Amino acid sequence: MPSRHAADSSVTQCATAASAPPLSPTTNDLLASAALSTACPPDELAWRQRQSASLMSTVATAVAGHTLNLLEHWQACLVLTDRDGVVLASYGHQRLLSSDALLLSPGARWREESLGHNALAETLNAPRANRLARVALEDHEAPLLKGLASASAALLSPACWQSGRGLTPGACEGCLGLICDPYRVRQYSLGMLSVLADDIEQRRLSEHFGADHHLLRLHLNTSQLDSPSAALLAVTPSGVIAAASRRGLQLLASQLTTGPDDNLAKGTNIPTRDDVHLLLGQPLDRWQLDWPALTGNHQLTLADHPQFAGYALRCQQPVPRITPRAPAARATTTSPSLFASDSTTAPLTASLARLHHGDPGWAQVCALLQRLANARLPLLLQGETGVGKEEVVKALHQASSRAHQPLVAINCAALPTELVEAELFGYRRGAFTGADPAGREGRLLEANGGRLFLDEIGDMPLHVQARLLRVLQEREITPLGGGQPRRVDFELVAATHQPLLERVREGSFRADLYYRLCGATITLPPLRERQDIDGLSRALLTRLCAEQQRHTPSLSPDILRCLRDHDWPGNIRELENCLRLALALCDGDQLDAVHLMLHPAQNVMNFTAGIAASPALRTSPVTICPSHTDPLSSADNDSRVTKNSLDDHIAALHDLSSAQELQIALDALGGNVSRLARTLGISRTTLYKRLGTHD
Ligand SMILES: Nc1ncnc2c1ncn2[C@@H]1O[C@H](COP(=O)(O)OP(=O)(O)OP(=O)(O)O)[C@@H](O)[C@H]1O
Repeated sequence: MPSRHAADSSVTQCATAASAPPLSPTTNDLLASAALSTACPPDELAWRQRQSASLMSTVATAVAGHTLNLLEHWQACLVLTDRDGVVLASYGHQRLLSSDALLLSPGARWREESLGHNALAETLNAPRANRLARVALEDHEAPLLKGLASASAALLSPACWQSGRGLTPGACEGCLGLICDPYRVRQYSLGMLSVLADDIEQRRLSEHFGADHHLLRLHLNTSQLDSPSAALLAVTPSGVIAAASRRGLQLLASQLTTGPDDNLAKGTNIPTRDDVHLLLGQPLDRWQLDWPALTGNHQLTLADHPQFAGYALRCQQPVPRITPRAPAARATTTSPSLFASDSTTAPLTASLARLHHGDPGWAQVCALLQRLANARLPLLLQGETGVGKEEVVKALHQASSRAHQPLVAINCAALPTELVEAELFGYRRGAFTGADPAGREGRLLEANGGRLFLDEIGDMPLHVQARLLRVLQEREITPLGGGQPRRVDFELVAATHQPLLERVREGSFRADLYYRLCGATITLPPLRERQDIDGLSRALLTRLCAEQQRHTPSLSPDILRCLRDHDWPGNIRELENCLRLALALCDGDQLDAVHLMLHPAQNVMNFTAGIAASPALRTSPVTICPSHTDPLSSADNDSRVTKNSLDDHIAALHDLSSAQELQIALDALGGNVSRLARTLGISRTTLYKRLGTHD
């Protein structure tokens, strides 16, 4: 039977070496092969990660920053499992992650039947009784865990009460496990996990209730009101306690004059279901807290209160959640928790305001970017090609305090593989044959003091990922060929159109780098899901006409309807090209539907599939010509632009070998480099080279 930790009755110190039966080699072998054979198959893992997506997002936000630094310093690794003990995500020290990848990677199972005795299994068996657990190195049964200690903390969802629905007791949502060298970490591991679990549980409560409840924080120390050790209560507008964090429940229980038993009143345990009935769904005046007086105050000290004397109290009004627009078939995945803020009211700086044309989803993105502009948090932008990731980075940079420092953009897909390290990290003279004799500073160093934008990060080769990770961890760059490391300080934004988490699962993108990059992840909505196509088109048109120094024509209702109806596989880039072409075809004061040459995505696919299928066409000359049908003279054109197929506008295929013609083909595909590369059967890098763009 586990013995109780002295400082906290909910802490479990597991059996010692003396009491643990020695394992025979056969048992060890069995456990090792069990760990191998029971790892979750990819489909099941993807399903589990979807089920726990919101928990994963909260944990990733809580872990980013200080905890990651601590893990690196301790050379420890943190895993998040679901309630069945399957690892959903891991964070932390690279050495552990690579050498013990089997156990620490998403999909590994930590229940006792898979991995033998360990702290996570201990907690998951009885999450309330063993909220915190620790297992010493000698007590691990799995050979893969020999030499390492494990510690764990249960993540409990808040118990809550809802009018008409009664009480939902808090359930175990998952478990945090710390795997470490016991001589480095020792007693700190449980303290760190306990604080982190409190922090995550508080965040979960705020996410669930902050939109329509008042959030009340209580602490004896005013400066700790925002810390994980504060008691947090969610209160309905009429003053009834709807939910409480673990510490909140303990505080309520300890100050209740009648009710829960002595054990609970001491505030040492997690209240049982029966106890929680006495605490939640109760009006605050049961604790002699005058609700109307509290709501009018932002923060106060309860100096003479009979039960909470000396407590500081802060009351936060409900903050309506900015819910991303109803997801269409291809929904965006921006974490709702990131939007659960008062970002709606923050005024936008000019650079961000310029990107906003009236779409509610985009308004949320801008508001969030405004908040994060100076948050010193690595940002990961996800979104289809052409949705405006690069534009967003430029606007973010201008909105930040580093606006006058360099913004260095690197397209990871366009770097030649053999030169990528030299390009990024620089080299000393004579580092390799053909190098500049004077040596060269890398692009990363150019970003010093400013912001580094790594576009198409999903295309970064694995060996470069390892090197980049080291730079991000140590904030030092050592050029190829050796030499003095140089310190660097830059803000980091990465972007990709690829589902990066899937790449992590496949093993082609490093999990540790992924978590370094995604301090916050923002998914930009595709154009077809935006409601501001009219405003965006007008803004693009104004810009194009200014560039061409010509009068800006108006947009007829017909053309606007067509623009709204189109699917926009190439997103804003495609819209821009389409308007550019319409302008070229229009001499009057109004752009009309007849000036459009839109192509349904299906036809573009057909065209490109045709090229791919025909080896002759890959090598024979290709020219993309204007349509046979002059849109200006077509009397029966009914303005339904989707009738036009790309084939109508491509008279002959000649040669895709010249950069100019490749560019035309690329424009016809809405700038979708991946699709054109796939079509031609060449890599993106080769395509970029042939296009003549190396950055
Ligand atoms: N909000 C906006 N307002 C006006 N133009 C925009 C906006 N966002 C993007 N654009 C234009 O759309 C085009 C594509 O934008 P951008 O290059 O930022 O997309 P991207 O998502 O980075 O594409 P890729 O993934 O292919 O690199 C650019 O020409 C840009 O000027």
